[in-house]
Amino acid sequence: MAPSLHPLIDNGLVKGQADFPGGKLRCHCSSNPIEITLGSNVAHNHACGCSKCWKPKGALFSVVAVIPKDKLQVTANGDKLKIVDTSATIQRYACKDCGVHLYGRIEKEHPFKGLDFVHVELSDQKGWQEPQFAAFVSSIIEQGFDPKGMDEVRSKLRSVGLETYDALSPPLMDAIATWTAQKAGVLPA
Ligand SMILES: N[C@@H](CCC(=O)N[C@@H](CSCO)C(=O)NCC(=O)O)C(=O)O
Ligand SMILES: [Zn+2]
Ligand SMILES: [Zn+2]
Repeated sequence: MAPSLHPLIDNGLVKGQADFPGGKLRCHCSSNPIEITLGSNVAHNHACGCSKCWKPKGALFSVVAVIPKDKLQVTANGDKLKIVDTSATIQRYACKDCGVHLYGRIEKEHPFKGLDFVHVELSDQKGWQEPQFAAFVSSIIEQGFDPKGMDEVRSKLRSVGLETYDALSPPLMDAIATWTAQKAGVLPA
């Protein structure tokens, strides 16, 4: 049986609504779940194969998107949040009881500072932007996936309409490179 890429991908993508106003995300705790309220839809939603993004049990990929940090509020049980790895660029806040990551925030100087990283599958509402591409696909090998299975994984991703990359998508990589060039003074700010 083919491995599960992610529950939001395995059976084809469900398109989101352009005018979706946002909603609530909750961790997996059956009592006192942490609740996050998002004040808009998300952007740049993508499958991510990296080792740091939270994945549901049995999935090879995470599905992770961004939202401006001023659109995100912790609205219940925030005392259960703890930072997974304080040395990472993205400070991922996880539930210390169930392990789910509620949001990731960048505090250091970075082109994506001001954007928070979130997982829309933690919401029971429909209409969130669907995944747009697959990032860090080769990184699943670093977590023990057999490299011989990569053609099948990339074919499956493409069959549901997700282009596959081994970094972020070209527009996001271009945005990072532009920021870096401006910092270095080799492009006008
Ligand atoms: N091969 C590494 C890649 C990790 C990585 O660079 N991940 C990206 C994408 S996360 C969401 O798109 C990243 O920006 N990481 C910064 C951070 O995680 O703090 C691996 O698999 O670990
Ligand atoms: Zn929890
Ligand atoms: Zn990732």
